[in-house]
Amino acid sequence: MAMALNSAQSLRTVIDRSSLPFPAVRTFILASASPARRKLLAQAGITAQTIVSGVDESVVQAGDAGSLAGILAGLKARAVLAGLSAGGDTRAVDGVDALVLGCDSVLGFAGEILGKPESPDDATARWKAMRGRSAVLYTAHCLIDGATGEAVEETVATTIHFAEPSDAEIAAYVATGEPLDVAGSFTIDGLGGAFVTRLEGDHTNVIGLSIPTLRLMLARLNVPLVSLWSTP
Ligand SMILES: Nc1nc2c(ncn2[C@H]2C[C@H](O)[C@@H](COP(=O)(O)OP(=O)(O)OP(=O)(O)O)O2)c(=O)[nH]1
Repeated sequence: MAMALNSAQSLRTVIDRSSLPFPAVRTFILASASPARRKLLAQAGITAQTIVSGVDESVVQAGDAGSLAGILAGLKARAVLAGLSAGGDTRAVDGVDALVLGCDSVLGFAGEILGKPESPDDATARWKAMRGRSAVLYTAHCLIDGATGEAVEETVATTIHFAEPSDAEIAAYVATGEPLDVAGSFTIDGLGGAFVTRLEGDHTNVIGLSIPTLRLMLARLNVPLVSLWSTP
């Protein structure tokens, strides 16, 4: 018999989870201070606990943007897991070993590796160089199963095509402060979206965490993404 869904209920809340062939919901830890990543996980149905890794990104070097992001994502995830282990127990509050995800995003543009801008002047100079051109945003992901120590790593690239904002538009955008806190000095889901004409690839990857890729990484750890959907 089909159950009538009232407007407040989503399909998920009426499914009896015990009837699903999924393992118990695992605790999911996001090893990132990024509010954008946390929001992406929430929108994907995953209620993550946040533990900021504290990794000093400035001391890490690499030959290209994708490699740098990969090294940093791994350092962040492993630093958080080590912290949990150091506490004597990788179990999170519900007594189940946690899944830990570290991410890092950098922009590859004209042969340069660009993270967050150093200053408003840096953000301005970057925009004047990027406008009318394209760049590649790399987000690396390192997902570790705290129960087994098994790690899965993936780096995803999305090409961004920029519009041609005027000097006045760039000045107004930098003055908002938004470009100062994000890799590449732009967002696609905030004010910066006005200056991005086209993307080639996964848009969540640009924001900071590729949700379709996370689903495939979880599957490699035998954790169906849908098993993490939190019921309200
Ligand atoms: N909302 C939004 N945020 C973006 C976008 N592009 C990049 N970001 C943010 C996501 C990350 O918070 C930040 C990239 O810097 P990182 O990968 O180093 O992460 P963050 O320093 O924020 O935190 P973490 O190092 O992981 O603790 O830029 C975008 O299009 N939209």
